[in-house]
Amino acid sequence: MQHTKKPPYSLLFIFGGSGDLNYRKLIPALFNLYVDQRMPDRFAIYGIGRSEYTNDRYRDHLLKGIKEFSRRKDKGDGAWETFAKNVSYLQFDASDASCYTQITDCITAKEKEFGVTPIVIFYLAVAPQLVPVIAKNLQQLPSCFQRESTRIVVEKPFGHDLQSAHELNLLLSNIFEEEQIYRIDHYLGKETVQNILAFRFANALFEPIWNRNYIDHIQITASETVGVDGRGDYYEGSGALRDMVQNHILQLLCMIAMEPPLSFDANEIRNKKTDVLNAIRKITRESVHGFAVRGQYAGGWMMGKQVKSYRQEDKVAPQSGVETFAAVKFYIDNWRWQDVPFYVRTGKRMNSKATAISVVFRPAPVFSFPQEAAETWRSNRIIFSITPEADIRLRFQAKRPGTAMTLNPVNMMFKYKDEYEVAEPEAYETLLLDVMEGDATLFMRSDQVEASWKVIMPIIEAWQSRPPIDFPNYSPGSWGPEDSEALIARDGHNWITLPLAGKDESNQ
Ligand SMILES: NC(=O)C1=CN([C@@H]2O[C@H](COP(=O)(O)OP(=O)(O)OC[C@H]3O[C@@H](n4cnc5c(N)ncnc54)[C@H](OP(=O)(O)O)[C@@H]3O)[C@@H](O)[C@H]2O)C=CC1
Ligand SMILES: O=C1O[C@H](COP(=O)(O)O)[C@@H](O)[C@H](O)[C@H]1O
Repeated sequence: MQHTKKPPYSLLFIFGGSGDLNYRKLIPALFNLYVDQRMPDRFAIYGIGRSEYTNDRYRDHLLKGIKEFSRRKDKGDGAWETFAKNVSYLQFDASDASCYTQITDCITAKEKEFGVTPIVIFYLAVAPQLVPVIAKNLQQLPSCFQRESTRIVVEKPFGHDLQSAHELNLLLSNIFEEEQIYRIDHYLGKETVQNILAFRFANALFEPIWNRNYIDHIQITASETVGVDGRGDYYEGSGALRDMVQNHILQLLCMIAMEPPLSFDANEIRNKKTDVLNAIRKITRESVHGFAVRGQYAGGWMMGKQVKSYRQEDKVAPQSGVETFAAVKFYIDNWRWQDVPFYVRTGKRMNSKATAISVVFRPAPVFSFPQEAAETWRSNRIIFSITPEADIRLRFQAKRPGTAMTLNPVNMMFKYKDEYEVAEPEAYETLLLDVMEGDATLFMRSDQVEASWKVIMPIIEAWQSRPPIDFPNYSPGSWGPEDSEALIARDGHNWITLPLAGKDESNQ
């Protein structure tokens, strides 16, 4: 997390080099670091996949991603060309052990060229089913055993369910030391997410009211406008629960709900988060329908464009029962949170791209204003907006100017953009630097991963045993299926509309 100097010479082997994650996030992040002079003085990046690319075609393909997704873009100043000289493509099937000599050859050549042993990073940006075979094949490479200089990064979801996550942890621990394993969850690299800890534990103001006595409920939304686009292959084996809830959303929930850490030691923070996961009330298979809602998007019109239904996407089964939307109500059984509901929801092809955590406080115990003042009366709340804007806002009641006493909710805002001149780094920039520098603070420990699988397994099992009968059940551009509104309305609440408008959200 502390980035003051350049990382050591590094080689990055990216399995999934022809995939979406590499295209949209990893290469743009590495290029941003390069432009900001944060990459090592010597480095090489190798994308690995079965698709056919020459090095030149591969670089052209990645450049399109830079133009669309990098915050540094390609300014035509030659930065891309010099960066791209360090990027190559290795075409092979990662399940074929005999192909891994290509990796050894690259390492040997670069060691000679650099004159030192570089850090070797194996980044597994592939579906979880492929991770075990890659790890076993890597085990055959002599370089894997150089404890100091070799690291493996495993993308989420880590495993496919509790059992496979457990087996994968065992397998990896037989091949690598724990400090060589980086289980990545890129939400932990986002600035606003890290700032939750600063907000809660560096201010004496909020912590005294951060509990069941003052907080009514908490909402976490991670909505996306994109569909699964070219990722049908991966998504059919995943679904929204595994893709977003098991990892990103439960991590956000942990940051909001954890007890104060005694220090910022990586293990101390992980311990406190694991305590939260272990305290989440078990949803029984029989009660899942009262706590969880699933959905799948239909085809239709969205933002002036016609879009396919999920079932019409590439590599998706025509009768697929995979959910592209999930909403769940959790409870945390401990002294701080007993009986406070945590409502979470995520989905593709929804109304807006927005990620936010809303902490909604209990209403004032007595309303001493005249009734007519109460027209826009709402509870206080604190909202951590992660996307599209990174900000934190405290919402409270104020008197509207005028002769009458009318109450009106207003915001106190902290906006990253206004406060700091420096651009916010992308999550993957922070995390990739951490891997090169060998800092695992923002990565997941094995027990954390297994604890979060335990939380969602009953939902997965219940949904598997009862195929959905109403899919597709939400229109593109909507806020998901109607049952999602009902889930929260049953408790007398409603989802806060996102993304939040600049200053005025007087309708809410
Ligand atoms: N996309 C995103 O925004 C994010 C994705 N992730 C995670 O990253 C992982 C990958 O996701 P994503 O990139 O979207 O998926 P994609 O389906 O786009 O990419 C999958 C990649 O795996 C490669 N692959 C599959 N089988 C083999 C094989 N036998 N040998 C070699 N390569 C193979 C494919 O290459 P080829 O077909 O050429 O062989 C492709 O490069 C997932 O675990 C996902 O959860 C995490 C955060 C964000
Ligand atoms: O991990 C994933 O995250 C992305 C959303 O990430 P964000 O940083 O853009 O919010 C999601 O699209 C993808 O399906 C999932 O695998």
